[in-house]
Order: sequence, then C-alpha cells, then structure tokens
Amino acid sequence: MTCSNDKHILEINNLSIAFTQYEQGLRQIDLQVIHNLNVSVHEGEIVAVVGSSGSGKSLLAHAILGILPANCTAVGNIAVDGELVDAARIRELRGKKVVLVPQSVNYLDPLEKVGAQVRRERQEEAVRKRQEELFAFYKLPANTGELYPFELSGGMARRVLLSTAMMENPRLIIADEPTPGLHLAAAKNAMRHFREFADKGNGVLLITHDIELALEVADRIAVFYAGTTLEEALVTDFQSEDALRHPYTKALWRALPQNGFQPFPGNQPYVKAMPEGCPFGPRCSQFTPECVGEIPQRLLRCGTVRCIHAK
Ligand SMILES: Nc1ncnc2c1ncn2[C@@H]1O[C@H](COP(=O)(O)OP(=O)(O)OP(=O)(O)O)[C@@H](O)[C@H]1O
Ligand code: NI
Repeated sequence: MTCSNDKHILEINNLSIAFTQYEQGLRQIDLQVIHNLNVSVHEGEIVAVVGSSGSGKSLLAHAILGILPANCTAVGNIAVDGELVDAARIRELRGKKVVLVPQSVNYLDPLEKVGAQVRRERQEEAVRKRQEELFAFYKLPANTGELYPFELSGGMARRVLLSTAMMENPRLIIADEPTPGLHLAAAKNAMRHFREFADKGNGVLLITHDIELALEVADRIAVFYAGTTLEEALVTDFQSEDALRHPYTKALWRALPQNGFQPFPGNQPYVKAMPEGCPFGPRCSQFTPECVGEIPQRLLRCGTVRCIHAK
C-alpha cells in the first residue's frame, strides 16, 4: 500500500494470530497477539519491520512460512507473487521461493555438519560449488563446511544461516534479526547481499528492532507496535519528523541519536492487558476519547497510518 505500481512479491492482508492457552489448567483462553496486520513487499524492495521486543515480528515471519506453533491459529490473507497461499502451498514454497533467515542459530541441526546442511544433503557438484562460493562470500574459513554447529562461533553460525537462505535463488527472503552477533563488516556484507538480491527484482522482509540499520538499508519501514502496523513509511520520510505520520513513529524519530536522543517513557502494552481501540493510546499526547474506537489503517502520503488524528 504505497504509491509504487511495482508488483507485490508479498502481500499480507488482515492477518490475525491468536494463541490458545489454558488458565489454571481448565479455562481455555485465546490470546490475540497479532491484530489485522497488513504489510507488503514490492519487487525490488527491502521492507524493514521495526518494533520492540514482543511486538509480533517473529510470529509474522513464522506465519508467512507456515511454521507457527501448534497452539496458534492464524487468519487472514497471505499472497506470494500474486498467488494466495494456504498452508499446503506454503509448504511447497518454503525453502525454495520463500526462505527464512531465522532469529535463532538453534535452527541449525546440531548433529549434522554445516556444509551438508546448507547443501541439504545434495551431492551435485554445482550445489557444492554454490555452497563454497557463499561461504567464501561470507568470509567463513575454508573448512567451515566440515564443522558441526557447536564448533562455530555465534557470528559464524549466523553467516551459515545467511548462506542457507541464499542457496536456492529465492524470490523472497524473510530475515528475522539477521545481524546480532555479527561484526560491523559482516553485517554490512549481509546487507549488501540483500540489496543486490532486491535490485534483481526480488523482495526482502527485514525484521529488526534496530531502526538505524533499517534506515540504512531498507526502502520502506513498517512500524510494528503491540501486534499491528501503526505506520508504513518510505525511508526518505525519516528525513524530517513532519513527513512521518504516526505519533509513535515520531517518538521513535526523536529518540534517534541524530535527532537528539530524546527518550520516550513507557512500554508497549502486554498482550493480556491491551487497551481498547488504539494500542498506543495510553502513551499518546494526542489521545482523545475517539481513540478508544476502531482505528482503521488508511493511506496517507504514499504510506499508511493507523491513527485518526494523523494528517
Ligand atoms: N508460544 C507462545 N505462546 C504464547 N505466546 C507467545 C508464544 N510465542 C510468542 N508469544 C507472544 O507473542 C508476542 C509476539 O512474540 P514475537 O516473538 O513475535 O515478538 P518479536 O517482536 O519477534 O520480539 P523479539 O524482538 O523479542 O524477537 C509476544 O507477546 C509473545 O509473548
Ligand atoms: Ni523475534
């Protein structure tokens, strides 16, 4: 939902995710953690999803890949390359057309050498060559393929995960916090790889809590808060506070070092204590009684916003 006419590689509409939990062993409750979420990635784009811990970023990634936990239900529409995908279809696309760079290095199988994992046990020479090229690109030592995950440093493991994602010539990469533990040079290398990948007409959804990193590499930013998108903005909108739409995004902007490091007190609401209406209401200086009602996401200046007061 922007002014871009480019084709959507990923389009998510009205995604909601709830966990079923049992309280005191008996009473079943549904905890809604993602609410009517919309987000899209066009051809050639890196879209960064930024939000604080617990805002639902990883669940979004897992929903797109169809790997949510069993006690979790997702409703809404997910389209990849213009095709609405259901659970069976996403299973076919996963690891091929759509790949995940997971948040945790625990996704590596501890019992298998990493080279074979990245090659998915395939023996062809071309596959081995591609794996070796990727390891070299990520500056992994020559013998890395023969090591087990426990023999890798955290940064090496992360670079192995990045190599795994790049093995299959995917169309869409979902990268969930791909840089923690990486040295600056390695992080920049990974981001350069994403950029080249997107420039070929593919898409990247980059999930991060690091807004400065997002502003450096992304084309658009989706601002997450308490399980929904409060704003979708172009990176260039972050050049001035006035170009931004939502009071929360403006607060994030003022907290950036280059804009005075102004702290913003308070916390995102806990899933069990969500306020009615706007989730940001209790922290918002523009709060009015109308904010307790339904807050639609609307188009505004080539982006979107979920705030009735935004102009
Ligand atoms: N298995 C689960 N059972 C119940 N609630 C869960 C489960 N997994 C996640 N949640 C809740 O869902 C919400 C979103 O979690 P998620 O992992 O997507 O956050 P995140 O934005 O990725 O955070 P972080 O930046 O820390 O990785 C959190 O409130 C979390 O407590
Ligand atoms: Ni996460």
